[in-house]
Amino acid sequence: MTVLVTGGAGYIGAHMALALLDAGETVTVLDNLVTGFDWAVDARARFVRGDAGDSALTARLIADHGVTDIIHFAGSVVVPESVTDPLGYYANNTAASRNLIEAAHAGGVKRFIFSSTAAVYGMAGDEPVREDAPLAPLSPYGRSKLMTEWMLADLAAASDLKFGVLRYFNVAGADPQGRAGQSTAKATHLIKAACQAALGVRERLDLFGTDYPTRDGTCVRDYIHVSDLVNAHSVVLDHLRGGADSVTLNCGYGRGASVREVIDTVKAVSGVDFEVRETTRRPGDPAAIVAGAERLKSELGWTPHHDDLEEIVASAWAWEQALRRRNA
Ligand SMILES: NC(=O)c1ccc[n+]([C@@H]2O[C@H](COP(=O)([O-])OP(=O)(O)OC[C@H]3O[C@@H](n4cnc5c(N)ncnc54)[C@H](O)[C@@H]3O)[C@@H](O)[C@H]2O)c1
Ligand SMILES: O=c1ccn([C@@H]2O[C@H](COP(=O)(O)OP(=O)(O)O[C@H]3O[C@H](CO)[C@H](O)[C@H](O)[C@H]3O)[C@@H](O)[C@H]2O)c(=O)[nH]1
Repeated sequence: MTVLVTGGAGYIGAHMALALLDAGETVTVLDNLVTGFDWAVDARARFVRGDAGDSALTARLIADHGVTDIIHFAGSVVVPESVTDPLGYYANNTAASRNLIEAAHAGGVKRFIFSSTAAVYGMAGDEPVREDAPLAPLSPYGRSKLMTEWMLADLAAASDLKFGVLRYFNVAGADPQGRAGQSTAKATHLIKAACQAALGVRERLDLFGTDYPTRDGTCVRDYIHVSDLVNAHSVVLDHLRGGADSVTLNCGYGRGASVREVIDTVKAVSGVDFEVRETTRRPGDPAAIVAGAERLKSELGWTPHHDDLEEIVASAWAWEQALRRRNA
């Protein structure tokens, strides 16, 4: 039994590969290194450099490596970029996924876990968003992911493939043992950007919008520690291996932090009072989005272990410092 982890040289995929290897699984990582790094792939995994949308390659891998399960992280992840390059996002997130799903089906793969996103929901209200909320993505990124959700659901209805669709909220933090973290040079994510500002890697942090209808005027997000997120995948994999039905689940903690709260936490953890420039809203940002995350806990028994903003930030800060030493 081999688990194929696509995008396993990237931020979340590298953490997933570590968790699977730690649990004694056999892992093959497939990544084309557009945003990932070969050094991020643990030596215990088999690494194949290539494209997840390359049907001939994935068919060969599935057969030769005895792939029984696929966890599909490979994709393009920057929401504003999807607005300027929609076809690129439909190619890499939708068309490439279609090819991979087809190869999985043809190759007899039994389980397919897919990285989806809170962006499938669009504008949320004040309440936590449950999985049965209306799906109305605001960006090509969200739509490119939602179409892949639909492909999986349609194929599962017509075959014995089981899927786990996990809709991530805001993923942050790094491996508590310091073995992995977010390494993308031009990352746009708040916690990473704030850590870079604290370290002097970027001049300052821009705060996008202070006039939102939230408790302090800045956007509220549900930040989930990458290790808890990865554990959710392991729980879903066990669930599907046990013969249970396909699932679509939110991954978050069910409570939010504002941008100001995050900035204050990064300043407190790092001890650096970096410059924050308050600027206009970033197009497409919902004021608040928090996961209704009960199903993952109550139906699958997932228990978060790092549900603490300070711990998330501290692990991200430790990784950012290690990254600077690596790049020095
Ligand atoms: N980071 C978040 O907050 C977040 C939130 C919601 C969903 N997601 C989803 O999680 C997944 C992983 O995101 P991440 O933050 O680790 O991003 P990342 O950019 O660090 O990782 C993506 C990896 O996939 C690889 N890749 C991209 N296209 C590929 C292709 N066609 N073939 C093979 N490899 C390819 C990249 O080289 C990279 O290593 C993505 O699908 C993303 O949409 C992330
Ligand atoms: O330098 C920055 C970066 C971010 N922000 C703010 O911080 C909040 C969080 O922004 P991120 O870019 O960290 O995260 P998003 O909420 O935009 O995006 C997250 O949710 C999206 C779906 O809504 C996608 O799934 C995406 O991959 C995921 O990181 C937003 O209000 C944003 O405006 C800043 O003020 N300054």
